[in-house]
This record gives sequence, structure tokens and C-alpha cells, in this order.
Amino acid sequence: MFQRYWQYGRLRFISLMSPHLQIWKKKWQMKGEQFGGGWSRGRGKESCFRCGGAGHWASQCPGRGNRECQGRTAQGQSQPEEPVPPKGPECKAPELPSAVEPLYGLGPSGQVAETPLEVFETLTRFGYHTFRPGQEAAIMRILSGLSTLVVLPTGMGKSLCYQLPALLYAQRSCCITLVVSPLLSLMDDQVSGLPPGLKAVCVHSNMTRKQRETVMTGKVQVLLLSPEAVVGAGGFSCLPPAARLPPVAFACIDEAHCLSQWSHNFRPCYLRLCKVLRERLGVRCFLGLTATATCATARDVGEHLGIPEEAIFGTHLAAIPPNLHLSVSLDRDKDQALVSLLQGERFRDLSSIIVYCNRRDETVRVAALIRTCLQDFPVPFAGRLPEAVAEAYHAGLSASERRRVQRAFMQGRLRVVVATVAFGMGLDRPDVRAVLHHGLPGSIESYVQEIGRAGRDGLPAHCHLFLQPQGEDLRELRRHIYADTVDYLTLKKLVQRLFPPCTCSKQLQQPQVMVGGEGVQEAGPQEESEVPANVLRICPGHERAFSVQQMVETLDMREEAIETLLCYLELHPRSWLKLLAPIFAICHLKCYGGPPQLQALAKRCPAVAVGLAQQQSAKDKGRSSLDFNVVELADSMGWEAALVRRTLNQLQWEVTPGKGAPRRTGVLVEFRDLSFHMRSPGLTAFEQDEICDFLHQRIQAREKEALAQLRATFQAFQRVAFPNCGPCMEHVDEERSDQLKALLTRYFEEGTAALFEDQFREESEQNHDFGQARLQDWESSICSDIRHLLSIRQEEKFSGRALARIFHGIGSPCYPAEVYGKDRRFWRKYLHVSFPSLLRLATREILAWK
Ligand SMILES: Nc1ncnc2c1ncn2[C@@H]1O[C@H](COP(=O)(O)OP(=O)(O)OP(=O)(O)O)[C@@H](O)[C@H]1O
Repeated sequence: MFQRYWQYGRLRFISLMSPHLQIWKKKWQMKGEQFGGGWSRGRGKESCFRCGGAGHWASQCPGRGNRECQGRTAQGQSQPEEPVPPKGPECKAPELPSAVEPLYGLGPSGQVAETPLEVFETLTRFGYHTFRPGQEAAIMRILSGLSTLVVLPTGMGKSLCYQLPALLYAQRSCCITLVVSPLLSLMDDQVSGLPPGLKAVCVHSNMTRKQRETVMTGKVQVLLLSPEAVVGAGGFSCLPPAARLPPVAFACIDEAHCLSQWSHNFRPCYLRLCKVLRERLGVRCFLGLTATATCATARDVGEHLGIPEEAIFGTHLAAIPPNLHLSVSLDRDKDQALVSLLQGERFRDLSSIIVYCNRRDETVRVAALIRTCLQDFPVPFAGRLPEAVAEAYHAGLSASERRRVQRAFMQGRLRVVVATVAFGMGLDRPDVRAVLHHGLPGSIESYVQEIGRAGRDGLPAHCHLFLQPQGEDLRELRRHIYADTVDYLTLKKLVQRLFPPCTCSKQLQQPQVMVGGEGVQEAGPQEESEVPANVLRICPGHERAFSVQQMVETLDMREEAIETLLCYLELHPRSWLKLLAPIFAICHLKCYGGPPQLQALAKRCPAVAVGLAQQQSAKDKGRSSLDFNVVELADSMGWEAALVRRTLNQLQWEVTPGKGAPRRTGVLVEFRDLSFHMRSPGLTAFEQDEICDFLHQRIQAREKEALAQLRATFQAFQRVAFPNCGPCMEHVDEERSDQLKALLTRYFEEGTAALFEDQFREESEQNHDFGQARLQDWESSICSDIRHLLSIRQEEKFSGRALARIFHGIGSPCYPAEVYGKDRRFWRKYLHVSFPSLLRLATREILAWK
């Protein structure tokens, strides 16, 4: 396909070449060095297609390692070629800033030095007399250039672990410390809470370029960034180029558990964070900070940071503070139980309460319920009655509404916030007196983090969790797990787009397969059966861009879910692709001078010529505008997309020597359509299947693990639960509270498997779909509803998964909750039937329907 495009484009292009073009070629030969590549090289008949030199063919070009050369190997080469040596083209990495040497050397056996006096002096300068547990060891490791992970409970002084080394490094040489933080509010807190002598700025994507440049001009020791700003997600990289930054002493990753646990489909940029920091900024030393990590999570994060287990410091949040009193009850009517509990002696007089719910609409309903039932029992705060009893808070509210609710709660004007998990991260109110869970939390980590928002002042605080005895909560939470799983067919569609076969294969004698220009891989036994032993795949990778919107619609997957899969492929040992910064890939070129202007442009600008040539409708001589994918076009020409974009942009201006400022040419060039941007090789169908299998297995494993963990969480709470909330209304049972605390502690130390394995295995064998109805009882009704839905929505091409999602009330980009949720005949109707069963039935019915 590409070959055909290229040949067609090339023919058209040659036919459009004119004397002007010859002049243009000469000019570009001169500019070649400045712009890097393009047509700057001589292309005599016997010259190398890549470097223009004589005496060798492109395949033996000594400059094959050069980036500009790579695109040309891709396709459409009309020159005859010799077999290619097995060594692949190497990407010339951008120059990294020089590394910052550690402040202190290591001892002969690699041990960290004794803490020197200047460290203690700096501690005193910061206003502290002694180190808290874990601080000194972590600080000394960072000052010795060793990556470290610190796991300490909230409020134990993790920030000092980056603040003190940042200051000492900056005092010795001109360098900077990067702090990556997940929330803007957390960054602001960090900046305002810095000790004397340390200056920091935040750089985030909400800032204009000018603001970013302004803050960068001030001399600072610490730069705070969001992970998206580092990785360049959403098309806006805020990270200044390495050349414009001072060398990085070390990178601190706050809330480092995000690297492991939350990254899947939540913030995929966390998956790539360390890689980007290493590759783009040459970071060698990492400091991870977290308050929420089991031993297993800590080990996993450690792997991302490249640190051994012995470099993990602190306690693993094993201890739930003694001032928290915990209880759990099994209640059929959770609403009634909640109201009774709030009216009981234990909670009646508490002035600041957070109630966590699993669904947004539930927060609104429960807030209304509390308002109605508790309006006659106002509780004063600081001698004043609160203005409001209860308000809802969730991510679906406007930012100003969320701010209003949070501020009212912080100032004591609101007694109860009924919220989803969106509330609380970075919440800085020490006197929250109670945290209630109106349903099973998503994980034990979430539970511990959420109850940890109560009683930070050390005074007694109460936490209660309502469970539904039949595991109805499990259904709700399982929905979130199924929301992000993907069919094999969808994966195949994705993989086919990412790695379309290309023409870069060469017949050679070596039994090696090289993919993506990332290195040479020995062909495995499977590959040998499919790819002849003497075939060398010499595809250096093609630059590609896929519209985010289009991908989301075609695959019916959220953008984050697609991005996560792309990250998996990049991080695979075989580096299947290399992600590049997102790009606006569709070029809209409009000539206000009409068709003659466009034709004239085509004669002097090869990108426009090829763009015209590649479009059938270009035959239409009357056109004055052109839309094309600039990355695709650049790849077909063997150019870098950045160069083509620059060339196109320049068409808008003309500079006449001696005539002052540049003038507009009447050409408008706009770039639209935010796109995933990457370099990926062309692969055979067999290799594509291999990738599909890898992704599918990974997704399946994740789904299985998430389901097992959910089930284990339910069982853990069930074990310490009272049969109803009655015994928890007047006072807390300290024995059960301690039992639950011990359970949580064991979980953080030993992980899910060690804690629940035997009982879990036994019970799951007996009752696989706990909390779900038997399929047989509902099968005929489900089938009839599926057929009904298919008949009234004949225009839709439903997949089995899409139908199962509708019956479980899971929205997706093509079947959004806002539209499908309105039809109560189907939406969430079979939440009580297991998702895999619904999926099977729906697929069967769709096939029968067709
Ligand atoms: N060595 C120390 N001696 C005394 N106080 C300290 C010491 N280190 C930190 N602190 C104080 O402990 C408090 C909490 O510190 P910090 O905010 O760094 O905690 P944290 O662990 O980062 O908490 P969070 O998880 O909420 O971000 C601060 O008021 C800080 O001044």
C-alpha cells in the first residue's frame, strides 16, 4: 500500500518538477545542514540514496546510524540495493546534560559514608534537631547518588528526604532537583511549605508558555512537575528541553505507588515516567516517596526506579494510628443503617465527617438523605453552627463547585461531605473526626488511605464501613474492572494499525530478526517456523500518527486505556514501538490565492507536491486547500515529520531581504487532530499475532488479579463485621477494631496471597461468582432483551462486550452512559448476572442475529 502511494506520489512529484524546483533544490542543499536532512544531499545517479555520497549503496551507507537516514530506509526506494549487513540503524540520542556527580563517595565495599557535619547543619538550618526514622539513611543514599524508595506514613516527614539533598547539591554546583507530583494542589502545598533557603517553582500544563518561561528564569533548586508534564501527555510537554535545564541532581517521585498500582488505565504516563526521565534528562538517581505501599508494591516500584530491596526505607504503613477506632457491619439497608449510626451516640456530636460512596449518583442521593434526616440535629463547630449539613462531591461536578464544597468543609461550614474517591488526596484538615464507607472500598490500600484522613491531629476519630451481606457491593466494583478489559478482536485491530506490514525486509543469511531499530533479536524457535532463517527484517521503524479521537471511536476504548497498551508495547523487552510526543497530525493548508497558488506551492515545496499527488481528488485542478496526515506523508517521503511541519509552516511567510519584517503569503497552515505519535516497524501477520497474544495475556492476568483482590478485600472485612450496625452505634468494640488493624497490617506486610489464600481458594471454588445470580434463572430473559436491543438499534454494530457493558451499566466511548443510561429497559438491568456470562450470551445472540 505504502509502496503504491510512494510510487504514485513520486511520479506525480517528478512530473511537477520545474526549473523553480531545481533552484529550490539548490537552496535546500545549502540549507540542508541547518534543517537536518531532507534534500540537502547530492543525489547523483550513482550516489547513495541516503547520504548522497559515491561509491556505495544506501544499504551500506556509513551514515545509516544517522536519524535523518532512517526514514529513507523505510519504503519506496527505487534504487537497487545490496544485502544489508545485520547491524541496524541506531537512533542518535539527543545529547544529555552532563551527569551530576554524587556529593559523597561510597566506601570500599559500596557502603554509604558516615553522615557528615554539613548534613546535620543543614538539618538545623531547616529548623529540626534530629532526623526522624528513615530520613537520615534515605538522605545519605541520595547524596551518595543511590536511588532510594522511602515508605513512611503520612506526616512522618518524607519531604525532608528530597529538600535537604536538593539544597546541598545546589550549593555545590549549578543543578536542579525535579519533583514529580500527581496533583496541582499537592505541588502548591510543597512550594508553600519549603524550608528556608530552598526555592521551588511548579510547571504544569495549565500554564501558558510565557508563564512557564518566566518561572524558569528565576534561580530555583527544585522544579515541581506533574507526570503528564514530564511525559508530554495530551500534546503539551511542559518539560523544557534538556539543553535549557541545569543538570538534574536527582528526580523525586512523590506518591511513588502510582508507578505500580494506579498506572493501569488511570495515568498511563506513570508507566513511562522513569524511562522518559532517564532518556530525556539523563536522570540517574531517583527518590520515590510513598505512604501507601504493601511490600509487593514497594518491590514493584523499586523495580521501576531500578533499586534493590535493601534500598527501600521506612515502615510499610503497617501501623494504623491508635487514635482511629474502626468498625464494620453487614447491613441489608445501608441507607437506614447510615442514618441510625449518625444519630447514635458514637457519631452524633462529631463535627467533621467524610462519607465515601462508590458511585457519583450515590453521593448525591446519600447527601440528600443525610440533609433530610439530620437537619434537626445541628452540630456546632468552633462555637458556630455549620451552614450546611451535607453536600456531595465527585469528579463530575464543575471545578468551582468542587472548590466550593471543599472550602466549606475545610472551614467548618459544612459538616458532612459525601464523596467518591475524588475527594481527599492532599486534604489538609487535621481534625476530620469520622470517615464512613457506604460500601466496600476498591482495595485495602484505598481503605487505609481514606481512613487515614481522619484524626491526623492525634485525637480520637471513628471509622465505620457498611458491607452488604450478599456481596452486592462486589458487583458495583467488578464493573470498574470489566470497564477496562479489551477483546482479542479489538487488540487485533489496534495492532494491525500500529504495525502494518512494510517493504523493509531483506533476504540475508543471518538467522536474526531485527525489529524497531532497537536492537538485534535472535529469532526464537516459533519465529523460525514462520520467518525463514535467512530473513533479516531491517525495518528501522516508521514514524506514524493516529488520531486519538478516531482510535477511541474505532476501538471503543478510552484514550488512557489505549495509551496504556502503547506503553506496554514500548516497555516490552523487545521494545515493539517507541512513543513520541503527541502531535497535531492533520495539516490543513489553504491558499487564499486560489488554485494557482496551490499549484505554485506544489512546484516549490515537495511536501505539498506529494500531499497533492497522494490525494485522488488532487486531479481536481480547482482546489485551493489540502488536508493530509503530515506524519504519514513525511514517512512516505523518507523525511522527519518535524522537518515537514517546519517547512509547511514556513510557507505562510516570506522574507524579502532589505524589506524588513516577514510578510504573509496568503497561505494558511493549520495543524489539527491530536494524535498518538510513535515510531513502529512493519510486522508480519505472525508477529502481529504474537503481540496480540502478549497484550491479551497481560490484560487477562490483570483482570484476574483485580477480581481476586476485590474478593479478598470483601472477605477480610466480612471476617470482622458485626451482623448489623447496632453494636457500633454507641461505642466501638476495641477488640474487633484491633483485629481489623492487625489484618490490615498483615496485608501490608504479606500481601493478598499470604493473607487470604487458603480460605479464598476454598470459597472461590465453591462459589465462583459470589454475589451474582445463577445464569440459568435469567438466560431466556437476557436473550430476549438482547434481541430486543438489537432490533431497535439496528444501525449499531454491537459487539458482545458492548452489549454486556450496557447490561452492566458500563459506559464506553461509543456507547456512553449519557445516551444508553437513559434507556432503563437495558441499562444496568443484569448487574446481578456475571459479566463473562453476559458476554458469552451476547456474542452468541449477535451471531445468531446476523
Ligand atoms: N526531622 C524532623 N523533625 C521534626 N519535624 C519534622 C522532621 N521532618 C519533618 N518534620 C515535620 O513533619 C511534618 C510533616 O512533614 P511532611 O509534610 O514532609 O510529611 P509527609 O510524610 O511528606 O506527609 P504527606 O504524606 O502528608 O505528604 C512537617 O510539619 C515537617 O515540618
